[in-house]
Amino acid sequence: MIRLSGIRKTYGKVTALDGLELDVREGEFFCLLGPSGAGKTTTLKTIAGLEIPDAGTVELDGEDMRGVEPYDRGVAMCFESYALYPHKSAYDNLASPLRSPRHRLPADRARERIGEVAELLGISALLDRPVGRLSNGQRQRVALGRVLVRPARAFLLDEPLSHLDAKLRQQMRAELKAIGAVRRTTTLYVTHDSVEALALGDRIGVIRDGRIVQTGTREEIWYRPHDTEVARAFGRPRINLLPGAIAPDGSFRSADGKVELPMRADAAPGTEVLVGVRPRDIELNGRGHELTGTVYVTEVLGRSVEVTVRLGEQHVSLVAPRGGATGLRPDDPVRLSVRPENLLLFEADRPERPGRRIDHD
Ligand SMILES: Nc1ncnc2c1ncn2[C@@H]1O[C@H](COP(=O)(O)OP(=O)(O)OP(=O)(O)O)[C@@H](O)[C@H]1O
Repeated sequence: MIRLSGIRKTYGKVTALDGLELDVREGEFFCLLGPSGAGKTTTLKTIAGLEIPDAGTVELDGEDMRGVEPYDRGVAMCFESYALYPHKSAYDNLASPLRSPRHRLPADRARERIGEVAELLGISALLDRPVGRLSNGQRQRVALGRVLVRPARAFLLDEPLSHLDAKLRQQMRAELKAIGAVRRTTTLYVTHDSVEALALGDRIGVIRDGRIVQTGTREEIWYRPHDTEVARAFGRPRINLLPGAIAPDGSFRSADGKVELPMRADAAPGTEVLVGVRPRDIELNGRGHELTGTVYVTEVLGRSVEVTVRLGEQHVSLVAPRGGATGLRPDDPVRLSVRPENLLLFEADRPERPGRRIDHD
């Protein structure tokens, strides 16, 4: 269990963490997702004891870590910029954590454990090679192996798959998840890739400007995003956000008056809002609210097609199965439909903060 409360950390004038609150449950695989500079690495370093916060507390398994040295915290951390011994073999790099007095294992147990981890990471055939002669992706796997090889109270992983190509990333994602499931060690996994967070996280924490904006399961984050920025962070193509206002009867009316969506918004008439709908939730000629527009552009994405449609002055994109969208040409009239349960409503974005989600029926 990892608990951070009210963590503040500044570097000169830069506030890296600004009252961060985080709870990672025992045995959980928790993904911390955020853009560059949001404070992800600083969060991990604070847990590991490599940075001392200006304020706030770090607890591991209910124990306050104030004054506890990194080595005594029992967490294993893998940095994005990994420190390996380039002249030593991959095997020796994996074995070195097991030679430290704290984690020393009998030689045959160590060999067994290294074998297991190497197999999981697909590096068994590389164990005799010096790390300096491995590819970036192979080195990254050795670095990850060094973390996983020793028993720890928690694993802290900082973008551990960032140097791998797309195919290997996908394969390793599945393996990492299997490792978590098998070993049940609390894991805090940092990434700026929302696909990775959705694929791996039992829960996801979205971090921005040194604070956690939202914590939830992938369903909670996807269906009830806290604000427009969280909604934009998940899903490609991105969520459509149409500007408009709440009409006197609580329905949505777009700014150009061309789109009306019946709903009962939990907001005063006249409130400026954005209505959100994900491209995969818009159908061509389906059931639900109907919208008419004209085709702007189409782009084939493998087995599906992304169709961008002009609706009044706005564009919306939708993803349709290839069969249903072949033959569409620019300027063709199209009828779209959206199910009311797939509509999200947000306050309009403001310069000081992204629009928050508003409930509606
Ligand atoms: N040692 C340091 N000295 C000065 N500023 C720092 C230091 N470490 C981090 N910062 C600043 O603190 C903020 C948060 O940095 P952090 O590395 O935690 O972000 P991040 O979310 O991990 O980003 P990235 O994905 O780019 O690694 C940034 O503005 C960064 O420039």
